[in-house]
Amino acid sequence: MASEPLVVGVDFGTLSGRAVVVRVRDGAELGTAVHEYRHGVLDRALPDGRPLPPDWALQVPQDYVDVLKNAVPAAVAAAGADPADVIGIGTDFTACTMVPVKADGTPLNELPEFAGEPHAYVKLWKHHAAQGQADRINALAERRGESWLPRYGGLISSEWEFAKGLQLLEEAPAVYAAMDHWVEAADWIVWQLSGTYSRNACTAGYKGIYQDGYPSPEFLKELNPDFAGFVADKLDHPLGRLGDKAGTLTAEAAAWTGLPEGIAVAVGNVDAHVTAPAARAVEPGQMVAIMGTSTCHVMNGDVLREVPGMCGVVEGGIVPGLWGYESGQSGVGDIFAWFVDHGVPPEYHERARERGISVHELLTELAAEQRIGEHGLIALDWHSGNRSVLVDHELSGLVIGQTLATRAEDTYRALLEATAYGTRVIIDSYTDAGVPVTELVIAGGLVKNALLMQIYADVLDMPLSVIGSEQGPALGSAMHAAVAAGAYPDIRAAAGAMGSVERGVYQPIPGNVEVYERLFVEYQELHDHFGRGANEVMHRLKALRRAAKGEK
Ligand SMILES: Nc1ncnc2c1ncn2[C@@H]1O[C@H](COP(=O)(O)OP(=O)(O)O)[C@@H](O)[C@H]1O
Ligand SMILES: O=C(CO)[C@@H](O)[C@@H](O)COP(=O)(O)O
Repeated sequence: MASEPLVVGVDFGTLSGRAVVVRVRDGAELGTAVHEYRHGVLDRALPDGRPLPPDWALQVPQDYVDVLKNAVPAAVAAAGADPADVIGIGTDFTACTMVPVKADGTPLNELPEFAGEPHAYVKLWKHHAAQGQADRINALAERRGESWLPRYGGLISSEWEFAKGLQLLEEAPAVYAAMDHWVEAADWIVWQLSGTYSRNACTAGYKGIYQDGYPSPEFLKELNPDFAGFVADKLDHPLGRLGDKAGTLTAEAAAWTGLPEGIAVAVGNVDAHVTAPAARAVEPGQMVAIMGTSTCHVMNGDVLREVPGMCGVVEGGIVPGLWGYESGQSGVGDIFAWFVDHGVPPEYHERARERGISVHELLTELAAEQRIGEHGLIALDWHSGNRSVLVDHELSGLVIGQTLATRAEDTYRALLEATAYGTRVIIDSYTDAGVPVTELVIAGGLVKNALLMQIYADVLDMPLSVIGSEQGPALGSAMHAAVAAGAYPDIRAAAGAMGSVERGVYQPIPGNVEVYERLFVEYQELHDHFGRGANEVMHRLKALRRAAKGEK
């Protein structure tokens, strides 16, 4: 292979990290490799067996470094590339995955005195145990009329930096006191690569409530007097713009990755947001849905509007010069996986095994044989709470319409449909707020499920475009590496040369659209009934569960 400049992108997902080697000239993906996190998600117990309460989700930072040590060299080898041709590395992470660290970046769980302390571990994005703190943040912000609240659709999520930080303070004051920085894993990994702590503007804006400044010390003091210094003491740090160079690869990280010391390391970024340029969706109205464990919806706009229940709007949050909007569904593939693991009888598993396909594929095949509405079910997709538009992680899942004739494929199909209705609620909220969605581009692992895609096209009554890459986030990260290395002047230019999309791959089918329109009306009724206060049964059940388990 003739020598050409290459870049490496690394996508840190919920369960694994994926590296891809990309040609700078045209975005060709030459080699890729995945490394599963050894500890996965700690949602039941710490590595030493100490049990965790419900709604907790922790990780072990060393697992991220193992991705650098394993997936990066494996991707370079798979590409048959000469590491000397690599001019930069870029990374993206799940967002608001938070690492408590000492001043030198050492995670607190690596200190012997905190090894058995849950709060010293990484709080993964889907750690949902800070809902109480989020509720207090929201109530106080509303009462004080905080100007930043509408930028987050009127509600701050329990997934975010302030709710998780306040939980840390209130439940483990000693850990909070020992922590020098409360760091996004997106920035921690860049710190490991470059030796420099650079806080990326994307997570600071969306997850760290940074809008022309952070929430004031007075606000924080009212939440909890000991929280007054949270921003100044634990959070605040110079911001790095997306596509900037955070620093250069250290000798240690060069040894881990096999890449040349001194190459550009891009400022950290978020899995969802880097995917927009990878899908060439950098113009206003082009929404990208990154569908996997969860779904993130990101879109640029040329106007600032307050969209109810959005995760946030940040200037330059996706590409410089435009308002970047984000919404999301906390559970999508996760819900399908839960059903496969806990709701599907053994004979289906057996059949799938015999045929050498996954249970997802088997259920999808069976569900595809049905006419719309045939299963007689409607589900609410809140098994992991609701991130948009209700922003409430105390909500839970529901399937209505079950009878003795209901089969696993019926419920599976109802769950697929429920997530499509959830997306429709989000898209409608943008349109109603004056930021219309003109195109939906699908990225992420779920794109492979053609039935799911057709359901989305029909429920949304919208053609679906599909990203040209199977590793959208990793490609997007590689593009940011190319910009950081100076190969392109900005991310738009890199998107034009290196991104790819196939337009109109799934078209709505008029007869289907009509039936789904009727079913969506039913979904919306259930959505508002259980989600907007008419019936608080989901909250009461969670409270009962907590009481039964002897928790606060
Ligand atoms: N054929 C399928 N149909 C629907 N969902 C699937 C299928 N295969 C896997 N999944 C779900 O996809 C999710 C993984 O998506 P992926 O994009 O690979 O991961 P991540 O979001 O962690 O990057 C899992 O939650 C899994 O349950
Ligand atoms: O929260 C965000 C983006 O803001 C995501 O990082 C989070 O939903 C995780 O996404 P995945 O489902 O792991 O791809």
